[in-house]
Amino acid sequence: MEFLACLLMSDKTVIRSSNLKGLICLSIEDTMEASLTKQELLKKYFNPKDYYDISYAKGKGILLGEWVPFVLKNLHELFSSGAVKGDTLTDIGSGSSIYHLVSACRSFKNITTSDLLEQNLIQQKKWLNKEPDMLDWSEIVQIVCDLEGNGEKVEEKEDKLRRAVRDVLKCDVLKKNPFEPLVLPPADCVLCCLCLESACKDVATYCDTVKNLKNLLKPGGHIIVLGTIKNSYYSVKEKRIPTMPLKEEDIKKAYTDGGYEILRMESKRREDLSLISIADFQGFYFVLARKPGKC
Ligand SMILES: C[S@@+](CC[C@H](N)C(=O)[O-])C[C@H]1O[C@@H](n2cnc3c(N)ncnc32)[C@H](O)[C@@H]1O
Repeated sequence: MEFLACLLMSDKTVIRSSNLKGLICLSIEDTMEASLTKQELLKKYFNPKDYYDISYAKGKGILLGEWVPFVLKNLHELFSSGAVKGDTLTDIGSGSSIYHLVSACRSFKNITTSDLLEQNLIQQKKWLNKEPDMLDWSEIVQIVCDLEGNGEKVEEKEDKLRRAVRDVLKCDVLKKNPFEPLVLPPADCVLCCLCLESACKDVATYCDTVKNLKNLLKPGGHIIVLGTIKNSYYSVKEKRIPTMPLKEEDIKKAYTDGGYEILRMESKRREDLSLISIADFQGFYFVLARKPGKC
């Protein structure tokens, strides 16, 4: 007969068995880990430098092969077309990254970056202040300079972006007012890259969050969201951070039901599955949508 045995063998080890044939050993630490919320896990394990090393570091970041070109191409085409422009852009869940803002600083002179984690805000500020231990984004900035093709140098481009970023703020995208206690003036554009699947626990939360982000936009303002499809984890060093596996069919519904007009949607299947143990996404998506009303 099946029964659950849970024996405390020492102050360090718990042995659990769902039947007597197989025993699973869990340390007290493992058991405590399992009870951490997603935000507690992020706070504990999201080291900005480790995330950068595994994802974007020169010559080895796993996102350099397909994700980065997908993001840079879509954002370059969008911003250089002049279809999305204005004064203010709010970037949600920036992490310690700036690669996704390089094209945007042509169209927006007033950019706010934000994140849940203090350690990411600190790392963002290091890059903005050109501190010696800042992260090196020059290889990716060079790609944007090449796409724009106007001879601008990497250093000039980086300085232009530094001048455009006016604020680096703490935010929790899951809150009704993500910037509480601050109330930000509505922006012309909200950008969100690889954050919503990390923040939201399920599709319903994703839909509610997308809808709520309308409050950060002016009427007629644009939201641009780029993320991963069917991604259940990504790794920061040896730790797996859980994410919400979003299906392609959920995306359109989220923005339509959220009260936006979808202007463009793109998706792309992941081709290189060799590093699936680091992050198991199956593809990427890009959504451009507009909040109804006149600017
Ligand atoms: C996979 S990283 C992406 C970082 C960056 N946007 C990029 O494209 O490299 C996910 C980011 O979402 C942030 N995040 C997770 N939950 C959040 C929340 N509730 N509110 C705001 N940011 C959150 C994390 O701190 C982390 O920086």
